[in-house]
Amino acid sequence: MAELRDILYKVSLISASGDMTMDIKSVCFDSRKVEKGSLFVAVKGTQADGHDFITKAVAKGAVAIVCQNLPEEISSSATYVAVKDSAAALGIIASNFYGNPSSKLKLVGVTGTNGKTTIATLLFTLYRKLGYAVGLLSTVENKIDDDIIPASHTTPDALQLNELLANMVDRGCDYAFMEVSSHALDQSRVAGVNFTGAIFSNISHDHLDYHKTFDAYITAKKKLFDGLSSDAFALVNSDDKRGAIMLQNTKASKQTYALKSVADFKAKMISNTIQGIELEIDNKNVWFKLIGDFNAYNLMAVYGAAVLLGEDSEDTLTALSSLDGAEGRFEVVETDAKITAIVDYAHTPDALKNVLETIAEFRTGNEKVITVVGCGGNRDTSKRPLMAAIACKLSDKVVFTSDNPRDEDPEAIIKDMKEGISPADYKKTVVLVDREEAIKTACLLAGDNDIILVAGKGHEKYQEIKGVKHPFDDKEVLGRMLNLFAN
Ligand SMILES: CC(=O)N[C@H]1[C@@H](OP(=O)(O)OP(=O)(O)OC[C@H]2O[C@@H](n3ccc(=O)[nH]c3=O)[C@H](O)[C@@H]2O)O[C@H](CO)[C@@H](O)[C@@H]1O[C@H](C)C(=O)N[C@@H](C)C(=O)N[C@H](CCC(=O)O)C(=O)O
Ligand SMILES: Nc1ncnc2c1ncn2[C@@H]1O[C@H](COP(=O)(O)OP(=O)(O)OP(=O)(O)O)[C@@H](O)[C@H]1O
Ligand SMILES: N[C@H](CCC[C@H](N)C(=O)O)C(=O)O
Ligand SMILES: [Mg+2]
Repeated sequence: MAELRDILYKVSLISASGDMTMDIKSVCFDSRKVEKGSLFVAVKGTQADGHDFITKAVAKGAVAIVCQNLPEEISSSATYVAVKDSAAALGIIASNFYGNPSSKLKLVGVTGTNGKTTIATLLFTLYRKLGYAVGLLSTVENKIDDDIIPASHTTPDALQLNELLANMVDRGCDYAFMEVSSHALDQSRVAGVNFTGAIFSNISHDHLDYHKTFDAYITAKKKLFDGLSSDAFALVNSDDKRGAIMLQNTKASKQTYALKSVADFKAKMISNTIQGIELEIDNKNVWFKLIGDFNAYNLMAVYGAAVLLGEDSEDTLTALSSLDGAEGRFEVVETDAKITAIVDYAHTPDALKNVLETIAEFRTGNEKVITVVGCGGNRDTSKRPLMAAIACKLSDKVVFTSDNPRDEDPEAIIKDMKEGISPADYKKTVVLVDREEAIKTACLLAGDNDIILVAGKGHEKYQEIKGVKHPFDDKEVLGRMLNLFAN
């Protein structure tokens, strides 16, 4: 419970009418969740406009309304506040309502097309290992120390986010690490959040269904850096040409990491095997358990952030060297079969290319690489043919299947994918819409020493079909099939 005028602190108001000292019991941006004494923030969305639900919210007991356009029908029982941008106002309001938790933590946000979960999770496990109380907000799960709080989004909405951060503060966390998706930035879910630092991993093709143009996608990511304060750090991958764009207008201390270009935190790849990678960092050779070139970048982002947060460089590298990667990211599934089985969350063209190129580096050339891949429904359709082409180019056999079809027809998604295949590659491909059948087929096609990659769903434990999440786990199915055929 807090006074309305305190909750509105730092929100730039256009107009306000009514009592500003009343107590607010809860803040909502969904009229269906309004209760007596709520403040309702009307936000324009992709499907609906919260302004259409103001009357409903007041009828359900909302005592204050924050909106961009005042409604024609004004009730004497509520205070009406007009703002320029209600999504941004919601972020600041949520932060005020929960006692500005982000300013009581050292909070680092990670953005980029690929690598956010890996970097945020590695930072979390590193800081746990170094002995701190830590919070994590990620695609896979949210965590406060060892307690898991399920995650529905990569970045929660402003209210859930600030509530989670407040719980971290209450539990005595010193640090928190979070993924900041481009959707979250565009929708101002992190408005009002105080970041100690921000990391940019890379940018490549994804989410053009939502952002429409690549420029708009870059601009959304840049918002994270534009909002940093002068005492924060902005750490970017300078091997990605958009790293410099992220730093263009930031007030924060500009920091870079890289493998190829000049950077504040620089590594050189010494060896890269299926057991792990060896990097030369600050004239020392360090071994890591993570696999693939791209993980060298993720590790350098984590190392750079830890040093910028004040950790000792050697202690950091020693602790990092013992860490495993995030669940479902280049995860090798152990089975009785003489087959290398890998589950990976690659669901963008760039990620799929990286994973298959990493596999190509380990293979002798005598074994087959069999890839099982699909694309998500209700998501960027333009990545479908690109992912199919990459899968065919870098594999000996490709089984096309369903990912999360959501509201789309899985056959239509596969048809879109197949547009990307050259006639010569057609003979490499098989289609099995049922994902379990597809994985089974890959296992039947594989002989000793072959490599199977099941891409796209990583840690996910479900398959989303027409609004229903059916239990499904790539690792479990792959392990079960391979053991079945091996025995
Ligand atoms: C496309 C998208 O991002 N949508 C998010 C957005 O919903 P929306 O804009 O569609 O909302 P809407 O249905 O149009 O409603 C507009 C407003 O009217 C209100 N409303 C609506 C109906 C009603 O009866 N009463 C009412 O008040 C709604 O509460 C809302 O405030 O805001 C909602 C609340 O924060 C999110 O839950 C929702 O995420 C949807 C479910 C989603 O699937 N999002 C994905 C794409 C996403 O955000 N992904 C990123 C990760 C991407 C990556 O991998 O990089 C993530 O951060 O998870
Ligand atoms: N630094 C990187 N550069 C390119 N590809 C990467 C990188 N790190 C991971 N990947 C690939 O991208 C996949 C997704 O990685 P991760 O989950 O860490 O990214 P993310 O940014 O959190 O993705 P999402 O936006 O879906 O949450 C991995 O399974 C791997 O295939
Ligand atoms: N955070 C990403 C995850 C995609 C995972 C993939 N399995 C799919 O469903 O497309 C998204 O919501 O677009
Ligand atoms: Mg993620």
